[in-house]
Amino acid sequence: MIRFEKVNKTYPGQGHAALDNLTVDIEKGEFVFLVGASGSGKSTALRLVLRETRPTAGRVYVAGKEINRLAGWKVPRLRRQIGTVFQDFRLLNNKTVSENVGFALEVIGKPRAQIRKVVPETLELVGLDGKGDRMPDELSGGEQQRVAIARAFVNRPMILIADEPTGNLDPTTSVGIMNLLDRINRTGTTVLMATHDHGIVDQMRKRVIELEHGRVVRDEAQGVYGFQN
Ligand SMILES: Nc1ncnc2c1ncn2[C@@H]1O[C@H](COP(=O)(O)OP(=O)(O)OP(=O)(O)O)[C@@H](O)[C@H]1O
Repeated sequence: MIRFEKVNKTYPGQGHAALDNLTVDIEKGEFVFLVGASGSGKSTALRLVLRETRPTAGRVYVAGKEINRLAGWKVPRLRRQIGTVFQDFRLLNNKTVSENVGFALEVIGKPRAQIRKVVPETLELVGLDGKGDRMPDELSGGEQQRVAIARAFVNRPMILIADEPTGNLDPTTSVGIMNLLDRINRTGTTVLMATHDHGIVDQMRKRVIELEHGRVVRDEAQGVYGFQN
């Protein structure tokens, strides 16, 4: 589903590579944690999958396509197939919960009737039944992250990318969010999550890929966080 093949990424003006000869294969339906100290290249790897940045050398494949070679006009279609969740939620604060989730469908031209059906279904799935008319600032951090996950998943993407999704949440709330990501993963969505959260990684026992200076130093099937930072 996602393949990095001998990827090097060196940002302009940087003396060292952010990613250095990275080769990783992620199968459809896997749940993968990307760990490593600050600056080890996790976000760069995620941004390459979204084609928000491009490799200096090597290839990145998503669903069999080498995305560096995709025509520019096909990039939005690629991104529609990849849901994204971030530490800081990134909700539209002047829109209701339902509007935030529905907006993702509106911009890709889904019919209104379908949006009216799918949005409440997705809110129920993420545990926000009945909260569609609230504004984001009327919700707790954990609930706001659920809205962001609903928005990322409403289109049933093949991949979900999460960059520190529990970074702003307390441990108990984080467990709830992880249970939700696990549930989404069980529907067949491939999940790739960068994190500094020891507790979560140790508890989930999923595949763990550790980066150090842009290189893979560990790739374990049911790994733990495993290093101090
Ligand atoms: N836009 C950019 N321009 C120049 N250098 C960058 C840019 N983005 C990242 N870098 C550099 O690339 C390296 C990897 O950064 P990256 O953000 O991928 O690490 P990370 O593991 O996600 O870190 P963190 O855990 O702090 O988010 C770092 O040395 C960083 O300074």
